[in-house]
Amino acid sequence: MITSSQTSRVDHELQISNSSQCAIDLQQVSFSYSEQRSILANISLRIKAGERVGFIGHNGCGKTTLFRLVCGLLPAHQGTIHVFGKQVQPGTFHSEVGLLFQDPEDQLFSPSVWDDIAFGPFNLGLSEEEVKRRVTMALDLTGTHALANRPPHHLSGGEKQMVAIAGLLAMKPKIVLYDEPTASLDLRTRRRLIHFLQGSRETLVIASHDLEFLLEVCDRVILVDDGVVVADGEIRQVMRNQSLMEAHGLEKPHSLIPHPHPCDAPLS
Ligand SMILES: Nc1ncnc2c1ncn2[C@@H]1O[C@H](COP(=O)(O)OP(=O)(O)OP(=O)(O)O)[C@@H](O)[C@H]1O
Repeated sequence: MITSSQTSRVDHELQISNSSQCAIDLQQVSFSYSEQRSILANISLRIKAGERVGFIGHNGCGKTTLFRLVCGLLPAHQGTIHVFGKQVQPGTFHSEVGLLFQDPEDQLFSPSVWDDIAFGPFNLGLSEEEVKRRVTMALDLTGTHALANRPPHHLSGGEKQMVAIAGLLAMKPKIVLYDEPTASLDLRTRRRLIHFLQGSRETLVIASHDLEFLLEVCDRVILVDDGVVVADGEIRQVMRNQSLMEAHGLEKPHSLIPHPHPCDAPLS
């Protein structure tokens, strides 16, 4: 039986294969925080508009660093980065790209959730009416209406995460970089985020150690180790490769391990 989520996945894959627009283009990008240790070395990759890409690798392999480079928060020491054909200038705000920080605390600072979500659109110089429309849309999409008047610092970790996502969506970025989006979510909120991302039309890059989550949302995965891309391909094909996953400090996801049907067990 074909489910509606499988149908929308096929539609989405067709849409991507027909798209020729490049959303993110990294050519020979290198970066290090100090002379002693290189974090990213000669990374080249292209992500098409509308793709949903998982970004995986062990702790400290450079996922967040790469996100900061794409947003222009850090300067590449070598190489070029383009988003939708425009070269990323470090220190300049690029409204096409939104980054969900690993720690939502880094993103929330206003007296109320409403003000926090409105902060970005106001700074884009939008009219009061448009800001109101965007905040309402972001609250709807993330299911956070009930939190609108609460101070962000009184929220639980998962609530903060959803409000931080709402703040990002209110900016309507064409590319969204999610850094560990499920880290503090309970199962119901994680499921809501999966449904939301499955229906999303933006270009998504998601760094996560939650491989089952990535399997549900992404079509492609990029595996990084020692500052280089060691695998880039269809997500199931890459993650099914147990020796590859283990060689880079990861495990094959449980859902990709074939489980014998109980009826196949030999009769004793
Ligand atoms: N500001 C900084 N100064 C010096 N070193 C840093 C800085 N930020 C990160 N690093 C180091 O760079 C390396 C890459 O860090 P990064 O946060 O990009 O990894 P990550 O893949 O996102 O890790 P995780 O999966 O744990 O979130 C790590 O060894 C980290 O300690």
